[in-house]
Amino acid sequence: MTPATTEAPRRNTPQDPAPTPVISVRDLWKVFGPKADRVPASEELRGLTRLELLDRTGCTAAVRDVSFDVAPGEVFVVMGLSGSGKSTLVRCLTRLIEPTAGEIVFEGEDIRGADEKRLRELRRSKFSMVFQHFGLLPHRRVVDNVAFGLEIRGMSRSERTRRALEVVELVGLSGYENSYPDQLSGGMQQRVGLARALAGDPDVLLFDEPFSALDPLIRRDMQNEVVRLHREVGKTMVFITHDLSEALRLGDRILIMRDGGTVQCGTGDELVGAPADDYVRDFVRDVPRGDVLTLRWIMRPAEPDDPLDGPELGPDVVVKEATRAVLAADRPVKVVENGKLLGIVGDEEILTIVAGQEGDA
Ligand SMILES: Nc1ncnc2c1ncn2[C@@H]1O[C@H](COP(=O)(O)OP(=O)(O)OP(=O)(O)O)[C@@H](O)[C@H]1O
Repeated sequence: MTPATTEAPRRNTPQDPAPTPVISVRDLWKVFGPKADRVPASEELRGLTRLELLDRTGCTAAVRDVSFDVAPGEVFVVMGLSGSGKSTLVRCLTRLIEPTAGEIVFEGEDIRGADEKRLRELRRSKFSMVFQHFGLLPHRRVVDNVAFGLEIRGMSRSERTRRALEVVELVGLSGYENSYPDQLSGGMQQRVGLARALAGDPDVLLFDEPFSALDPLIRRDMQNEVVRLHREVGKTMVFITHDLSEALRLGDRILIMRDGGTVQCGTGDELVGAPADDYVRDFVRDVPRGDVLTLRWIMRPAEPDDPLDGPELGPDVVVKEATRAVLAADRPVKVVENGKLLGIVGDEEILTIVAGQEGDA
């Protein structure tokens, strides 16, 4: 599918208009194995598949030649099947895993050039990580678990307790401040993990499959929680998942990885509307298209005999949200941006998408 416009489809994401990225990654490689450095340096070895490379050199290219930018306030999702390189990629960002080649710039600073002391500072104050396994200290109450990072930073007891109570409330755990982790459900423990990550007021939150151990309903709750927190605190987030619906729910943009490389990076509607290859097409096949595609994807140019006195909607309205208005109007809906008519949408365009959805179900 191509968008019904010559311009690339765009949503009003936080990177609009493009500000300086918080994180900028260029040509990043992480190769595990003997003499790993030679792999990104050799045109020939770079071109091998993961299996061929392993065969020839004994090395695994966990991340191969990945580049992307994360904008301030963006939720950037890294998605892929098990073994595609997601965790390695995200750990390379803070050099928890040492990259083999490439560039990582964080707020203008070359991360690969940072010494150990600077890295510790950055990890303590600028980044926070939330893992699948919460890593809570069992003998500490919720409030003390949340305050733990602040204690390490040397914050006074009264100040860190005040801050911890603030974020405990923010993540919806008021009333449980004095509980111990084993008195809490999995979802609540993950809220403590979230609160702990937020306590230090980092610039970037990194999530490594934080909800994959939770049952589906709690998982959905936690996803909503992340959306709400993001709205309230506006932090830049990098979120790893292997679950497409989670990626679509949370991500402003999604990077799809396969065998260490990038298959496609784009907004949810770009992945669903214009999958880069069969791999992505397969991934998004069951996504209800009306939930993701926007009017920009389904509008058609106005013909001379089309009535142009119908209602107006913006191009970034999701089809599902426009369905009622389009079907109720006895004139095609005009898709208008900044006063300019981009196209029109009538019952037919809407029904094609909705019917397609029913066909897929
Ligand atoms: N320390 C290591 N030594 C050798 N190979 C490794 C190492 N860590 C990861 N790998 C390999 O790198 C590849 C990517 O692993 P990674 O854990 O980043 O993938 P992932 O997408 O996060 O997978 P999962 O969803 O299962 O966590 C895999 O083939 C893995 O076996």
